[in-house]
Amino acid sequence: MLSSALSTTNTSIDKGLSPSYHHFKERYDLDGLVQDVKQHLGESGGISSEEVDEEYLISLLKKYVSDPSDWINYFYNDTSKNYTRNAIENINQKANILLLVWNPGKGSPVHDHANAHCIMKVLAGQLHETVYHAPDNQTGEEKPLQIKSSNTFGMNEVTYISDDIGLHRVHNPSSNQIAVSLHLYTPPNAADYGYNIFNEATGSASFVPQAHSVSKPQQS
Ligand SMILES: N[C@@H](CS(=O)O)C(=O)O
Ligand SMILES: [Fe+2]
Repeated sequence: MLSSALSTTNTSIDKGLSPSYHHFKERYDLDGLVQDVKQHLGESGGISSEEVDEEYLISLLKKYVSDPSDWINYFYNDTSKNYTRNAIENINQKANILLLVWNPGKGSPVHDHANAHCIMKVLAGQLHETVYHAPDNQTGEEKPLQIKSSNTFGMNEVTYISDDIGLHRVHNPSSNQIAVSLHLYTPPNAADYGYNIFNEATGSASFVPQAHSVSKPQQS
C-alpha cells in the first residue's frame, strides 16, 4: 500500500509525502543514534545519572540495526587482549560510546559500572552476560558471588546494567568467532574515575583507576 502510494506519479501526493518520504527512506545509522543520544543528554551542562531516561536510551540502541559499514572504521582488535575498547564518541562529561571487540572465548572480569548506566548492544556474533548480586559491603565477609541471571545475547539484542542491578561479567562464548558490541556509558565515570573488579570466589573488590580505550583505531 505504502509503496504503491509512494510510486505514484501524482505530484500532489508526492508533495504531501515528500518530507516524511525522505525520512522514511533514511536508514537509522550509527551517526543518527549518536546524534539522538547527544540530543537527549543535552549540549551543555552536566546531567546526573538520575536525570537520564535510560529506557529512552535503551530504545534508541534497540532501534539501531547493526550494519558493519557504520562501525568497521572504529574496529580494532588487539589479539593479545581479551577485548579491545574502541572509542566511538566521547560526549564531554556525559557519556562514552564504545565499540568493543571480543576475542573468541574471552571476556571481562566481574566488574561494577562506577555508578553509571551501561547499555550494551551486540553488533556481531554473540555475547554471554552473567549478572551477580553485589556483595554485602557491611559484613566484609569473604564469600563467593551469587549469580543473579545468565543470558546469551545475539546480534542486535540489547541489555542494560547498573550498580543497582548488580555486577556482571561478559564473555564471547564462541571458540572461533569474534564478537562486537556497542556500549553506552552515562555518565562516563569508569573512564574518568575508575571502577571495581571483583574476585568471584571471595567477593573482594579491586579498584581499577581508569578504563582505557583506543581512540584512533589503527588500520592495517
Ligand atoms: N563494561 C565493560 C565491558 S562489559 O563487560 O560490559 C567495559 O567497558 O570494559
Ligand atoms: Fe560491563
